[in-house]
Amino acid sequence: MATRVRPSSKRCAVIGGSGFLGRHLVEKLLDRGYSVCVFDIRQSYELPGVTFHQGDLCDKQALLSAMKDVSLVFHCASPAPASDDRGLFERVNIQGTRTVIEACVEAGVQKLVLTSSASVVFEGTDIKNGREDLPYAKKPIDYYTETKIVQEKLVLEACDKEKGFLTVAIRPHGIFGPRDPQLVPILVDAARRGKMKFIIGDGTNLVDFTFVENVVHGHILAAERLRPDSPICGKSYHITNDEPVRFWDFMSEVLVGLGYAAPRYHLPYTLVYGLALLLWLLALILRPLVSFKPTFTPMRVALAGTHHYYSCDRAKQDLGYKPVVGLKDGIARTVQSYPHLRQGA
Ligand SMILES: NC(=O)C1=CN([C@@H]2O[C@H](COP(=O)(O)OP(=O)(O)OC[C@H]3O[C@@H](n4cnc5c(N)ncnc54)[C@H](OP(=O)(O)O)[C@@H]3O)[C@@H](O)[C@H]2O)C=CC1
Ligand SMILES: CC(C)CCC[C@@H](C)[C@H]1CC[C@H]2C3=C(CC[C@]12C)[C@@]1(C)CCC(=O)C[C@@H]1CC3
Repeated sequence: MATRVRPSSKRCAVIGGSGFLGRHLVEKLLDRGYSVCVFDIRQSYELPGVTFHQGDLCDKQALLSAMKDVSLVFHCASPAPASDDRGLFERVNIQGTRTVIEACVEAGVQKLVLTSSASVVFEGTDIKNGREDLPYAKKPIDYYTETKIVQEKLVLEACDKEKGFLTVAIRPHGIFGPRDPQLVPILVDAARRGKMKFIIGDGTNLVDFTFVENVVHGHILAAERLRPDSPICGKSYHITNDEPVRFWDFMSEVLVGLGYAAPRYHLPYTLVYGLALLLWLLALILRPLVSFKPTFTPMRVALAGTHHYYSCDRAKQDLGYKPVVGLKDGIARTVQSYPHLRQGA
């Protein structure tokens, strides 16, 4: 009788592996002796030991060919939050994730690790030391968050020990590090346009920022501990630097490190939030005629003016998680990696 060959536990696929987090994850997986298949809508680099499959994750046949002989899949693809495109978020994060799950099951993949987000519980008001049992946001602050919630539910509900298909979700917050296309570039762009003179609110709000290598570490721990008898099956885990910092101190340290002035003048939170909401509505109404993207979106203002930091206790207990790079070191390495974004460059 022909027996089905079990895929090697060291062969994995990274959906979204050309992106910021995905590429760091791929590099660490290679270091740890995995062979990696990247599935992404674009190919952004080449590395020995990595095979690339270019395609859309909504295309099941394309996914299936990337999942041949793969036992472990990381799903860290998403449209950028800044795109603010509801249709795109629904197609990729919801329909696409359904397709990813179907393809995994059909291909005989045993483990699926999703990159979710701590923002699935964020409604624009303070969260202090939030644990994973906080309810999902009832009024998500944007389409990105709305679809990340559905995505996480889909993946966790798909966990089925009987079928041998195990899932887990990692919820990072405010990822930063070399090659990040969002946080530092958006911040520097705002500074260059003279928009980073102001602190929104009193500037004392604490937030989690997470160095990318810590996020990668959390993903790999989760993948390697995901077994039918482990307590992590079908659960979500906050992964942060476990060092909440004042939002505006973090921004100032990055700005000053790159040669820009730190923000100094205070503006009331409600005023800026109201203006951001108005601008967002205006951009929506005028979209058929003119296209403009405000720097201060309601989401960014809420993130900049409220407390939102999360407990990693569950990850420490179940995954043995401990950040591998401290915040200060992470900021220094990040600043150093952006010579082209320095003042005057
Ligand atoms: N950055 C952060 O602070 C946080 C991020 N996350 C989550 O982490 C994950 C990774 O984020 P990050 O690395 O920052 O994002 P990136 O945009 O750098 O990476 C995502 C990758 O997915 C690709 N992609 C998008 N749509 C598709 C598609 N339909 N099919 C295949 N590939 C696609 C992107 O291509 P393209 O660039 O062409 O769109 C990109 O290469 C995401 O799930 C995000 O929600 C969670 C918390 C915080
Ligand atoms: C213009 C300034 C007020 C802010 C500049 C920095 C921001 C671009 C970033 C500060 C916090 C970041 C953040 C995310 C994106 C970039 C920031 C808004 C996420 C929305 C990315 C996706 C997530 O899942 C949650 C993140 C929270 C923090």
